[in-house]
Amino acid sequence: HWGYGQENGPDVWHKNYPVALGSRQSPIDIPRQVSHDPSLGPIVLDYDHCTSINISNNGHSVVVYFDDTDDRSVIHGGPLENPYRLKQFHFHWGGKGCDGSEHTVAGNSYASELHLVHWNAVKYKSFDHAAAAPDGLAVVGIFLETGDDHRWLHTITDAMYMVKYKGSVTDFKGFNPKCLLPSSLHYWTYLGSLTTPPLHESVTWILLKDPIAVSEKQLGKFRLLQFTGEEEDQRSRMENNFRPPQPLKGRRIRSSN
Ligand SMILES: NS(=O)(=O)c1ccc(O)c(NC(=O)NCCCCO)c1
Ligand SMILES: [Zn+2]
Repeated sequence: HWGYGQENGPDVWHKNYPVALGSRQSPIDIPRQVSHDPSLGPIVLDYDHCTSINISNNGHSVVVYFDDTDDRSVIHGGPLENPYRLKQFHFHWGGKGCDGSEHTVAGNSYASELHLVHWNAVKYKSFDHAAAAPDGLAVVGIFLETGDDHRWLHTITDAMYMVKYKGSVTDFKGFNPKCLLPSSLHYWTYLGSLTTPPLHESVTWILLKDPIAVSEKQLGKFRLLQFTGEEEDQRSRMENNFRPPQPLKGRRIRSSN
């Protein structure tokens, strides 16, 4: 099965997922100079009535799922032609003292990257259908840099003790990811893919320019998670679960104001 190790990591994913060598793969490096598109409006995150359900360890990351049976929490505006429903959010991070973001900015990595995953329920009847369509998903990427404690992240890191092993899940109600947003919603946007297998080229990426600060202590709690299940004998700390930047292949990256 795919993973982030020497034998099953990003460099060999193309063997089972040939789209890994495709023309709109993610993540990418964001160059210093990006074309500014004045026609790009602000991104709007309507999360006031969002309903978080649970938090789980899927063997690749820690994921918080939301009730997406109606339009109670959606993102719209910016490059999007429809509203997209919030389905889940998850993180990618590095090892102790090492950066672990997926996208990079002028060659620089951040400590971690948060992905807020949304799907186009106007055009597609399920997340899985949307995930296979070129305009099916919209993922908001937020960079995490080490600094002060993040005031609200402890609710997530405290719950991680309950989902240490792959396949574990526990209730996680009443969490609104709006508390994880940086002060500015200025963004870069481009057409890309899922950054893990199946690597579907179905994502409109919206990367917020400003990072949020989290403490090294809080990040350390992410690394208490395990890639492996409780019953597996070889223990493996969940860290460095990021794909490196992929070729741009002529794609245009646009910047909001
Ligand atoms: N990193 S991402 O581009 O935001 C991203 C957003 C939504 C996704 O669904 C995936 N990938 C995924 O679900 N892969 C199935 C195996 C995991 C559970 O075993 C990646
Ligand atoms: Zn992700």
